[in-house]
Amino acid sequence: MEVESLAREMETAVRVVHLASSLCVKVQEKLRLPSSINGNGNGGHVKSKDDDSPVTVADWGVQAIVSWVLAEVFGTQNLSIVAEEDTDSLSKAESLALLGAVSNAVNEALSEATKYGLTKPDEPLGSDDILKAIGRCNSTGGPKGRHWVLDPVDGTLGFVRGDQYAVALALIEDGKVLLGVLGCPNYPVKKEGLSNGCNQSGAGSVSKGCVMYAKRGSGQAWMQPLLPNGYPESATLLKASTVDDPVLATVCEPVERANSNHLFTAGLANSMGVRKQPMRVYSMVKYAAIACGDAEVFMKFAQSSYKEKIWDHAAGVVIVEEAGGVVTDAGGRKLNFSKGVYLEGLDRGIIACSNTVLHDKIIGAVYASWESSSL
Ligand SMILES: Nc1ncnc2c1ncn2[C@@H]1O[C@H](COP(=O)(O)OS(=O)(=O)O)[C@@H](OP(=O)(O)O)[C@H]1O
Ligand SMILES: [Mg+2]
Ligand SMILES: [Mg+2]
Ligand SMILES: [Mg+2]
Repeated sequence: MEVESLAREMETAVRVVHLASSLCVKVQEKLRLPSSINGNGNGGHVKSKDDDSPVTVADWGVQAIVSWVLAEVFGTQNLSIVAEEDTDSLSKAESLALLGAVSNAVNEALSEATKYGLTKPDEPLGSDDILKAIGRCNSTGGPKGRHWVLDPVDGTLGFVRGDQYAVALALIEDGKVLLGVLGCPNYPVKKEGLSNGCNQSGAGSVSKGCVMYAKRGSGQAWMQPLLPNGYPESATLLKASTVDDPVLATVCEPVERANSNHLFTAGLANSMGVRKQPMRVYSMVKYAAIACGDAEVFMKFAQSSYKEKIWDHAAGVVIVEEAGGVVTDAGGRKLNFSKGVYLEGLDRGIIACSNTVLHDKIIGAVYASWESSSL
């Protein structure tokens, strides 16, 4: 597959992530209103899934929008979308209000589609259209063919807490991630950085929100500002940090102890001479921080019974790699996106680094620390 032939896929993916991010911004604002404190006021709605993780109007709304736009642009015939959410709880009789809130959020966002260079529906989508769009994303991926991979809201916990989260869309073909797009609506972006790369030093005002994207093999990763009202004119090249001394490195990791072993990563960082406190941040924003030079390392060591899903990593991996970084499991092997929904065969954990020198040091430190750890 030639990289050039992905122009339409990339353009559609970037534009729909902008549109989807605008939906998230609005829903998160509603959630933060005092009357939404129980999660149900003003159309915010937070539900618990079977594993007790949260899901919101934004998760379903983004999945519906991305699915609807991809179907409009590429047709439904060979469209394969692997995504996190399903319609099980949304289609229950008692979920009418919830479905109505999703419907409102989706139609409000889609009414602005032309501002993002996308086609809007002739008339507002009905509940059935929305359930169909969400339900269509039930592919399980695999080793052959093209599959879109979507995490509509990654870091939903961060999202409901008014903190960081990401909209993550990737395209894999024959098990390889061809392109990735990350919408990071709350990510702080240095303004001077937007013209010269966001790792530029010096004090300056900070604006909020960006979309990052990269195409496999291009050697380039890009960032656009997230504008409140439409598609931006400009994009800036991203460059991962060249810092290879652990003493100077910023290490990021998941916020929740349940999602990554903080004790192990603290011991590992200590053994390498890392001095800075870990940057704990929700979602794939951790990959974004590496890609734009705000951090050097992202480590995640989940419990051994937990299987990582492809939508939690695909977009972030290609963006970090094209920005100059490297992502592997703790054994130093590339992540395998060809086995379906899960990253099968993952060796212990995930290590994303801004450069190979630092990455080699961390892999070495994992080997040294593992035996003495309690994992
Ligand atoms: N037990 C366990 N261990 C490891 N990972 C898990 C686990 N449970 C869930 N998940 C997945 O973690 C995704 C959120 O990752 P984060 O890095 O944002 O974690 S944290 O909230 O900052 O702790 C989260 O993504 P979202 O559901 O999209 O938010 C999950 O896919
Ligand atoms: Mg996720
Ligand atoms: Mg999610
Ligand atoms: Mg989730």
